[in-house]
Amino acid sequence: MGLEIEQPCVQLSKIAISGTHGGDSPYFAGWKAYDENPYDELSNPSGVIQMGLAENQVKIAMASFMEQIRGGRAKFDSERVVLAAGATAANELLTFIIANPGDALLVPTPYYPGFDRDLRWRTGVNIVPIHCDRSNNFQITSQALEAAFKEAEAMNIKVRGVLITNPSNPLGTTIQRKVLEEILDFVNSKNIHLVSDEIYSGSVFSSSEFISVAEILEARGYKNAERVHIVYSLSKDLGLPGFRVGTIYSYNNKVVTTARRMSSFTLISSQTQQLLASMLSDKKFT
Ligand SMILES: C[S@@+](CC[C@H](N)C(=O)[O-])C[C@H]1O[C@@H](n2cnc3c(N)ncnc32)[C@H](O)[C@@H]1O
Repeated sequence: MGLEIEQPCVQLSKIAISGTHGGDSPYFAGWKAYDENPYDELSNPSGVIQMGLAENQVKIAMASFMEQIRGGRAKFDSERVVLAAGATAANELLTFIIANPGDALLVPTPYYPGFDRDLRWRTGVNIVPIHCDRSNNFQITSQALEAAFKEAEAMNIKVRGVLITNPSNPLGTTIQRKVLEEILDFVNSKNIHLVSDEIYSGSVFSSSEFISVAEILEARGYKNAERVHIVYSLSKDLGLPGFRVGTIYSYNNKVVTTARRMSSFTLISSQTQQLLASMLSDKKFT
């Protein structure tokens, strides 16, 4: 990967670490040959050409678009971009990777009601709410995080992560820097994951109104970044829900590999990828 990040110890699900994907079977020989020796016009002209994918161009264009909508304040490495058919698929895929059936994710209230399906239904994972209220404009507090964690523990449920939506759906508010710092400190102290659903990151009046967790990680020199994953999609910011283009951006190498393998079930067609690569590279359009 272009962006090297220390990978210490946050746990992944049984699916993520199981060997049953069959990556060593001859079926994957072609993919393996490409992964080990990818063609590059200048640096590796005798490498293997992957004829089935326009994916690399889209990943590069997506990483650059994600930087652009954050006002250039955070860097994105295209090798950490995994494409999936929309944010719905991306959120479910990540849940499969970080939690086992019966485990929980802590989610601040009020949240997008679709999460009750996306995060729970097929994964068997629970949502334990982090109760937020209007007295402080629904900001997430350390006390509310701790209380949700304790509530899960009291029910004998293992907490695997916190999932925030920033900017928030349904509130339309953004999370303050200080609060993001507290959430990061919380997930570090519990050794759990943080999923930041930033599907509305480009739908703010000015890019300075929104602070991405990516900016905080960069400021922290990517310490403990391996537990953080960003979900993004073009459905809202570019008004392209029917294109089914979502992405997982993970700072965890194993999550990137597993998500890429799992994304076979929710791929974006090559034709859509081709079109997107040219749309996103057109600076007048974006
Ligand atoms: C038609 S709905 C959901 C579409 C979804 N693909 C489905 O199959 O159910 C679209 C609305 O869901 C919400 N939504 C979808 N994905 C979201 C996400 N990842 N985070 C927050 N809100 C989301 C937004 O309110 C959006 O306007």
